[in-house]
Amino acid sequence: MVLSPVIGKLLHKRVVLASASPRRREILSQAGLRFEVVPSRFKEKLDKAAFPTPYAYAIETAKQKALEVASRMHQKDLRAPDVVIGADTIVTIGGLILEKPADKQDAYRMLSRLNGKEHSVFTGVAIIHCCSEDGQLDMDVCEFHEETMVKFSELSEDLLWEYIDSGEPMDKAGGYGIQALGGMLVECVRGDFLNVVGFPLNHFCKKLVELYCPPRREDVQRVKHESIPAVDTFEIASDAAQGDEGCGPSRAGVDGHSGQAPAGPQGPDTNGLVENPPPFPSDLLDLIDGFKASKALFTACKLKVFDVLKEEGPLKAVDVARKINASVCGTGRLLDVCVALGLLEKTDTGYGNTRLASRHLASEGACSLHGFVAYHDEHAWTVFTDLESAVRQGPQAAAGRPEEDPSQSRDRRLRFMRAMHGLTQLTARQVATAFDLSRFTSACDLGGCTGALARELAREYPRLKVTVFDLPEVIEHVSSFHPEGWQPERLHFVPGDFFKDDLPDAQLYVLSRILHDWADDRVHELLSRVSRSCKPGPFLRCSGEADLSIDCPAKAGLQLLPTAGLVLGNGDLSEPPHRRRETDTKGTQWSA
Ligand SMILES: O=c1[nH]cc([C@@H]2O[C@H](COP(=O)(O)OP(=O)(O)OP(=O)(O)O)[C@@H](O)[C@H]2O)c(=O)[nH]1
Repeated sequence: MVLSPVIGKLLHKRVVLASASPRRREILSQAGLRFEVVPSRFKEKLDKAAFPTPYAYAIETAKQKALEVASRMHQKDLRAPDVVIGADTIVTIGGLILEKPADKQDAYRMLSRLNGKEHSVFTGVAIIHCCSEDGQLDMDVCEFHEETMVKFSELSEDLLWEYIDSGEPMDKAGGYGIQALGGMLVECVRGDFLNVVGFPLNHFCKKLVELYCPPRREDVQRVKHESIPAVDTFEIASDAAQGDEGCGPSRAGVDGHSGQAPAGPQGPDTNGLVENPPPFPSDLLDLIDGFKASKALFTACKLKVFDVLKEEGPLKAVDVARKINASVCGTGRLLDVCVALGLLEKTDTGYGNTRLASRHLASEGACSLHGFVAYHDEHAWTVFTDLESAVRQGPQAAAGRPEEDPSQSRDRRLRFMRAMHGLTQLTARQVATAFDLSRFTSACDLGGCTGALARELAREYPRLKVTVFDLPEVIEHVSSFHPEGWQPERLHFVPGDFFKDDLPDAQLYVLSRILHDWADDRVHELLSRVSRSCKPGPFLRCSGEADLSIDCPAKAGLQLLPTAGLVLGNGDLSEPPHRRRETDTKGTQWSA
């Protein structure tokens, strides 16, 4: 989840976290921010005595950390990121600043000082907006700090040493980690907990509001005076503007916005009041740009970037380029886009897959969606390019109708099978367990492709025999999707065309991702055939043929849940209450 419009404002920017702290990284990624991690090489050795307050020291250190990364990246790539975030956490007690302990004795000194007392934890944060033009780097710094009070219990020497021996204190400010074992030392906390852990997320989000979401016109209360210039006073979601360091109102924000509402295109209005521009349409811009993200993902998949990195990552762009046989510059850019999309991670050692990418975007593996991605790239992309003619001429005339696709050619068919197999492997268990089908003994998966759903049904219901019914040219390739010698129990494949051939007998028919692809008259025809073939189930409620009108609820259900399977049976499908279930006039139950 992304807390739009706050964190979402940074989604299309190249954001870098200039920190080696795993805690900061976790806090920010859990908030939905997409960023690269480039740890700062700035040596934390500023003269503490030179600062008027402890937090001024933390802010300056945070700033120096971020500036070092921004200028290093600019020198290296001649392309600085858009935003660099630096942070520094310190503990203060009795006028002393405590940072990370140098060794166990140092940790002991720190923890003994904190024992039984209340102390302050400050995190200074710097958000740097970079802009490189003609080889010059311009940086605009926004900085703030947050304070949290933490009180330690009275702790015994033994406990302190036990804690120190756990090793936890060594990379933590003040020598403890409140989020882990160190939490046992703490009696109470006043203020932002995450600030103690290393990053004041709440204050950070308020800062983003201030920077990226200028107040709307209706939030601005105008004050007019005869003799002095008009003044805009406003309250925005953030109350953080008060008393903060850095972010002056005239400071330029990103997207050409200033932190304060700038004059509108018309300039001052006739009353001398400054016109606010309309809200920045960032969600709309995201929609306009969305196709680029899909295409970048498709391209990285096609070039096997995720396979290469799964096997050999982390790798530098130049090595990935060699392995995928592409240009270094193009590969570097594609990799950076994948980082921004949350598919890759970038560290000092190079690019690596995120867990998501290794699981779903590499071509091998039980959860791979590689085939599904390829199908979208090669087929759906083209079909959607033709959306305008589909709208003009009606969907029946559009390209990509099931009659033409995917069985036109062997390659296309295999591609389609790979796509469906990947997706079904991922969803089969949920579909199979969405209803309690344990009372049934026979089922037929119409258009069941490689049998991925049928296999799960047979596995889940030990009394159920499942028949997969699909075109002969599909059945012919099924074995290539399963391990050699695969002979599942209670599962068999029958070749045939569900519009022409007799349907296998069953108490239950499964139509998964079928109906949505056909015109109403064809759906009517197919459901009528199913209704005629359907054997009485164990809890027979109806006799005779269902009245399969075009607006049968089953079809409506599928339109609502296009990826779900449709199960038709003349018996009692006792599904969980939240599932859709409707009964037609003759008692046949339609559940999607
Ligand atoms: O309760 C906790 N208190 C503090 C921490 C962690 O302590 C460090 C603070 O060190 P610093 O701000 O200098 O950051 P570094 O880890 O050195 O990384 P940089 O590369 O950003 O300098 C920080 O990691 C906190 O998360 C804690 O975990 N719990």
